[in-house]
Amino acid sequence: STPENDNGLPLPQVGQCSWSKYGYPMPSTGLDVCPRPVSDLSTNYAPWSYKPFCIRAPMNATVREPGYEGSFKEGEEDQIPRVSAAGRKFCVYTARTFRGRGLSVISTPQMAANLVASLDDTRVLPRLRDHPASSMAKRDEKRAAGRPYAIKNVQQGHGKGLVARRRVPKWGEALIGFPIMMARTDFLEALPDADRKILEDRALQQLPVPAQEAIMSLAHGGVMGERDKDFLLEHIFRSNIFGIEIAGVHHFSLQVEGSRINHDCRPNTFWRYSPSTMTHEVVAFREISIGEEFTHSYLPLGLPLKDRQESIRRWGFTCHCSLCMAPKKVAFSSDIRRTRLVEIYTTLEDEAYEGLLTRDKIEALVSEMMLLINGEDLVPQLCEYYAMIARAYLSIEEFEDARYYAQQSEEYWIRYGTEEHDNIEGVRALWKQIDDAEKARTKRLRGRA
Ligand SMILES: C[S@@+](CC[C@H](N)C(=O)[O-])C[C@H]1O[C@@H](n2cnc3c(N)ncnc32)[C@H](O)[C@@H]1O
Repeated sequence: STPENDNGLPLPQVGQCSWSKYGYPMPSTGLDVCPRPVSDLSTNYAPWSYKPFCIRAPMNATVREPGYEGSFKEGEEDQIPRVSAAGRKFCVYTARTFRGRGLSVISTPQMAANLVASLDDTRVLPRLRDHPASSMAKRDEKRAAGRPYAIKNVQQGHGKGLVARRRVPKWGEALIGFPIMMARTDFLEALPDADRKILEDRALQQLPVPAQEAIMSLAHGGVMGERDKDFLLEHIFRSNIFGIEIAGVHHFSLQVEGSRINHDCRPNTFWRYSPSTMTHEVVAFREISIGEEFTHSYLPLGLPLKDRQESIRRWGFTCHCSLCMAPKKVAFSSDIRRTRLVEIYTTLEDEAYEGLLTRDKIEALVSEMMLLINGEDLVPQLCEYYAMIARAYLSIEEFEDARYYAQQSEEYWIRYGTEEHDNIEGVRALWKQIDDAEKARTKRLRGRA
């Protein structure tokens, strides 16, 4: 079996690098060493286009504890645990030719080292590179003609949006894009205003002019105060970012075309991100017809109206999607279904823990769950719900069913999140739990015999 570190994660193997969560494959440049973290002190900073420019966080700098970077409830900011970021070095890295457009990254040297292998354009599969939906294929006119989306003014108050130029089948790609700017999320808290501005201006100016223009064209939407004008890039980040992880550390990523997709609480597309190629795919949940707007959810799926409204306010706007604008009766019955779904999940979780489940009870809850999921268009949540059902069957030692649902959960994770999805550890842990429990039972039965 694979050796593990203290956190139960596999140790890097030969040919992998230690500063990635899962170990890192070798860069395809043929180097037989791991990419070195480079900073302003390095003389050789290839493959980056410029010598990194770095600023250290002050000694009193604190940032949110990892895991709390994303969401928090209004007025609860004080309760978020913080950790020191004293002296953390943030640098600007730019790869001017990345995917034909350019990429600037504001992050720490180790995180930037994790990106080195994925900078290589030849890593992008031809299926994604040459797809008419791909921003890499944009210079080929024939492909541009087959592009599934157009950026257009959409409904009043929503600004621009992405609209289907042709039918997109279920699971078809609406858009394939790459980041243009990335930043380690905690840099926003660790550095004082003046230092952030220096890094942000530099990250922008080091990009080719068309990339700079593409970014600045995103300064839309939301209310722009005086401060936003001074920190235009941060204003853009706030209304356009997409959260990703680099080696398990939270970053945000700006993607030019993808940023035009408006929010809907019942979206018709979802995002799939591959860290090893830095590819963002926007994939259709269902068939989308010509002229229909592509939408995705900026929030976790499945929240009831009040929670959605509260969360979307943090994005600086009020949601006008059809579910939020629906008559009270419709919104109310949707909320009832969503609340019941969470209740079922919690019942399975609690009763599995307490050993209270029976096969009949699990089956009844699962069939109710499936009706609710389909009724509310929450199919992607099956990644997690299937894993919960697997754990429920595990709790009554029904290993065959547990494996069936673990398998389903894994397939959904891959379908909705690629082979490199965020829950690789969760899936591994579930399989191990099932194997261990079965072995324990066999041993127990042998002991009795
Ligand atoms: C990531 S951008 C989407 C693209 C944007 N419409 C544009 O013109 O570039 C997010 C902004 O779009 C608008 N928006 C997106 N979804 C919306 C919705 N469901 N209801 C109202 N406004 C929305 C808001 O102004 C929000 O700040």
